[in-house]
Amino acid sequence: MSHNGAGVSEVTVRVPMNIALVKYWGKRDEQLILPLNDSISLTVDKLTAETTVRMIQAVGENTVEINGRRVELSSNKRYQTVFDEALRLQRKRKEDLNKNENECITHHFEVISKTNFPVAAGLASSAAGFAAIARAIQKILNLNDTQANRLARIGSGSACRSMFGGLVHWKKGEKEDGSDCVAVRTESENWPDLYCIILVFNDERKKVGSSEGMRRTRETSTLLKHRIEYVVPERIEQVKKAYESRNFQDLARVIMADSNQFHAVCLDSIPPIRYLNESSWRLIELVEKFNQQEVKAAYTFDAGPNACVIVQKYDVPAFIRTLLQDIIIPSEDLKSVEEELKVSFDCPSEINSPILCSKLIVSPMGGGPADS
Ligand SMILES: Nc1ncnc2c1ncn2[C@@H]1O[C@H](COP(=O)(O)OP(=O)(O)OP(=O)(O)O)[C@@H](O)[C@H]1O
Ligand SMILES: C[C@@](O)(CCOP(=O)(O)OP(=O)(O)O)CC(=O)O
Repeated sequence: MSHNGAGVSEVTVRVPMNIALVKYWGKRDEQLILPLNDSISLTVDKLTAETTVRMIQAVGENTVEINGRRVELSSNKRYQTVFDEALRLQRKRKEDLNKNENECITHHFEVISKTNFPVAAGLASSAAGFAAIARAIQKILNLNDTQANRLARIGSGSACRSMFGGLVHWKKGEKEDGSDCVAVRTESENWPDLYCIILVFNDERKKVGSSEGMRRTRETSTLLKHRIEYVVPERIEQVKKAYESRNFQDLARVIMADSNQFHAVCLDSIPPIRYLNESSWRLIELVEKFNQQEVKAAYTFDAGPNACVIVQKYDVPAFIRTLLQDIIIPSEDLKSVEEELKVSFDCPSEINSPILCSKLIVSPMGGGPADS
């Protein structure tokens, strides 16, 4: 961390996104971002937000810049909530230390973040982004992990899971003030052989954002109630057990089942929410084929069509080879052929389309944040 004489503290951190193996979907409190169910995740170490936070002791405007673009803070209140909470924690600490500073010191924040993956495409950019802000503020203000967790969570729920490496369990908690709603690193040693292959099929902003989608599901889905009560608690335990005992097959089965159920509750909402597209389904079929003899890969999808396939390190080349058999036609070319068929031949596009993938990333998992 650097300080300068003019009351500026500055920290830069690099924090990875995370992928839930058992998904968070639905809030019991929208303001505090308290979830309806526990979730469990691993970080995707190559997809990161590198963020510099400056806390400046002067009157001024808070600013956030992501990938060179200024964020309009009036249309996204979550940053302000995070900054206000940070200042509240700072005041509290001073009170606890009995520092009765009579003068009212004002501060503001400047955030500059760079991500190496598309923002708002269902690739958990908000998770990496808010976790990075929280982590940097934690270092500036010397906060404990619970306080930093809360900061990340009120920015974006899933962000609190990006604060650690290893297998991370976000507990929904019971209390109304959210004090028992925290993400913790489980006791299991990290499993460094787990890799993920991210396939970006569409990097446009999703039509139904997570907040709106969760609200709709909570208000209308009957399947969600069943999921929260009877399915998730058992799956959390199954994931922990499979991870601890390095049982890939058991782990993979739970991951796929939970991704499927998450998308099923989205479809069970009114109006229904559809995040998967044709390419996502082709990928699911491909993984099923790859797993025919033995379960060696697990797909999982967040709130978008892009896939995350988890495999063990030694299966990465075989899985990529299988993928390449299907990724033949670049998406632009396929689109124009389909269009040509429709327009020139009045023939609806019946192409047995290969997987259309604009980006393929292979990444180790579970490494957690890095401070610089
Ligand atoms: N690096 C970053 N730093 C700070 N905020 C970020 C960063 N990247 C993304 N965000 C915030 O997150 C928002 C995108 O969040 P959103 O929940 O819509 O998408 P997502 O995180 O890709 O998907 P999901 O949360 O459903 O997995 C952006 O509009 C921006 O406000
Ligand atoms: C499908 C998910 O990725 C949903 C993530 O939702 P967010 O954490 O983005 O939602 P907010 O709390 O409203 O910011 C599943 C998951 O990551 O567990």
